[in-house]
Amino acid sequence: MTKTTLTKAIQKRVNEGEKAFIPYIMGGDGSLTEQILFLQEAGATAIEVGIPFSDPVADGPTIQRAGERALEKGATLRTILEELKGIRNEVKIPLVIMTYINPILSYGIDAFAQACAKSGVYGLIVPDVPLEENEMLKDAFQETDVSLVPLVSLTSPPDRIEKIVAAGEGFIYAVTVNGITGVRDGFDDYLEKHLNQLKRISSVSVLAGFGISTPEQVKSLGALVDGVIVGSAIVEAFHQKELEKIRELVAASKKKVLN
Ligand SMILES: O=P(O)(O)OC[C@@H](O)[C@@H](O)c1c[nH]c2ccccc12
Repeated sequence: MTKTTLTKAIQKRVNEGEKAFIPYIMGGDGSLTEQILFLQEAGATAIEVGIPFSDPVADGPTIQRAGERALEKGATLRTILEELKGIRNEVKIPLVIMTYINPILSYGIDAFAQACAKSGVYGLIVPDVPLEENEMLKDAFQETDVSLVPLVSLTSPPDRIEKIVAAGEGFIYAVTVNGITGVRDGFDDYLEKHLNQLKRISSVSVLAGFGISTPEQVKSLGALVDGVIVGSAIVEAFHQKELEKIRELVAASKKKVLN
């Protein structure tokens, strides 16, 4: 099956002269339904929904704390998928699940693929499954419209980057920093060249994520690629109930602000 929904949603936004904006939220840290509907209304292109996990190796402190709160409230992959299924008809933008591989394995890969297809999920990011071990996910998701979105790190050697990008679906998640998620002041000088290179070789859109937390960074990083992913700043703003901050971040990806 050609995986199109996620690709098209991003492409549509880019064709309108805007940048794609994908906020990350932690499923079960506050009301998932309310957060999704708020972000949709604010103008998000798609939403990355994180599944809380006990050993989140790539998560920085903000996302880790959000995960702990969600786990305390009893959120699991199962409860989150159920909730997404329940709001499926209200959600008009694609959802992307970001989870470590363990919760998928305990759910059962095939059952998970079916549940995603029924719950408005059009993309999947699994940070702890390297390209070489991706076959099992590929098989399970083959007949679905769920894109397997790859992460490309700053330090991957060029031949590896080429392989990851060639296998990429939906969009390429270009990680902008070395290390874990979280707010950063600045970016490496090398980043611009790295992003240009990814844009050159990728047939799907390239989005930059990690360390982006201000409207200025949304604009400056967005200008180099097709869009941005913002996690910690969104998670923290929902936690602090600073909804205006979230609106400003989304608005920074829009044309009116870019001009
Ligand atoms: O929080 P940041 O620095 O804005 O980065 C996005 C990130 O949180 C989100 O995409 C994410 C959360 N956990 C992850 C684990 C791996 C890759 C990506 C993620």
